[in-house]
Amino acid sequence: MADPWQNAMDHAVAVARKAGEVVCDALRGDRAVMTKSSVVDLVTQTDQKVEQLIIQSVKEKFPTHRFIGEESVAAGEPCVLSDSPTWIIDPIDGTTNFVHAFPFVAISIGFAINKQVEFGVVFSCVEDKMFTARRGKGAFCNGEPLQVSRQEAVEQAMVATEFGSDRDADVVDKIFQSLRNILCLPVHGVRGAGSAAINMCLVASGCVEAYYEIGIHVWDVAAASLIVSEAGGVLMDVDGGDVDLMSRRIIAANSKTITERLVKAIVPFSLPRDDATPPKKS
Ligand SMILES: O=P(O)(O)OC[C@@]1(O)O[C@H](CO)[C@@H](O)[C@@H]1O
Ligand SMILES: [Mg+2]
Ligand SMILES: [Mg+2]
Repeated sequence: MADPWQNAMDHAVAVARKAGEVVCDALRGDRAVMTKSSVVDLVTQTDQKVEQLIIQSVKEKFPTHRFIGEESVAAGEPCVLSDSPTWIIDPIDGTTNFVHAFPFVAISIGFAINKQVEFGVVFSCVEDKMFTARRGKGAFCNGEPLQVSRQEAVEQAMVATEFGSDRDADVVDKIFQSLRNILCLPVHGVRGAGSAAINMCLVASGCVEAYYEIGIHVWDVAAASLIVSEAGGVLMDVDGGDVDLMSRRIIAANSKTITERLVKAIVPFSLPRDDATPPKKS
C-alpha cells in the first residue's frame, strides 16, 4: 500500500535542503545576533527567515496542517501537540554555532500525527548530511542505512551532551555534577556538537553511544528521536521513565544497558514543560 505521507516527507527533505542553502549562504555573510531567554540564548534573522520559508512552503501544499516552530513559539505562538498532522521545526539547531561559524548547524523537521512522530529530517548543512527516518522503515544518512553502535560497556563508550543556555549557578552545578559522574564511570570521552539534533544523529550513526541533556526543547529533538529509534536506538527520560518530548529532558542511546548506567549517574532536575508555557500573545 502506498505511504500516504511519502509526499510530505519528500517535501520536508526538499525544503530542508533549500533552507540549508540559505543557512550556508548566511554563514558567508554578516549574522546580526539577538537574544531570547538569556544573554546566551541566541537567535538571528536567518533563524526567523528559514522558519518562515519552511512553514510557508508547507502551508501551500498542506494548508490544514499545524506547526510547532521554535521561533514562532518564541514570538508567542502556542506550543501544543494535538492529534492533527503537525510539523515540528527547528530552523537552525545550533544557532550559537551558526553565529560563531562553528560548522555544526542543522535544520530539523519532524512530522507527527496523533502525537507520534511519523518522519524526521535533520539536515546538517555544512557537512551536507541529510539524515532521514520514516516510522517502521529505517534511518538513513544521504541514503545510506544507519545503525547504532553495538558497544554495551559504558566504560568503552563515547557520550555526547551540552551545557545549554541557562547560566544560573545552581543549574550549572547540577549539569557539571552529572558530567563529573559520567566522566568518572569512566567513559572514553564526552563530546558535544552544539546541536541536540546532530548529537542524536551521531548516536544513530554509531559515532557516539549516547546523548543526554536537560534543557532541550521539542523542536530540538522531535525529528532526531525517530532517526535514533529507527537506527535501533532507545529513548528514555533522564530518570529512567518513558521519554516525553515536551519534558525538556532526554537520553538517546544505542542500548537499554548504557541508558540505565547513565540514569544512575545523571542528577535529574525539572524545567517547565514546552507545552506548559502559556503563549505570550494576548
Ligand atoms: O537554539 P537552538 O540553536 O535551536 O538549539 C539550541 C541547542 O543547540 O542548544 C542546546 C545545547 O545546549 C541543544 O540542546 C540545542 O539543540
Ligand atoms: Mg535547537
Ligand atoms: Mg533553533
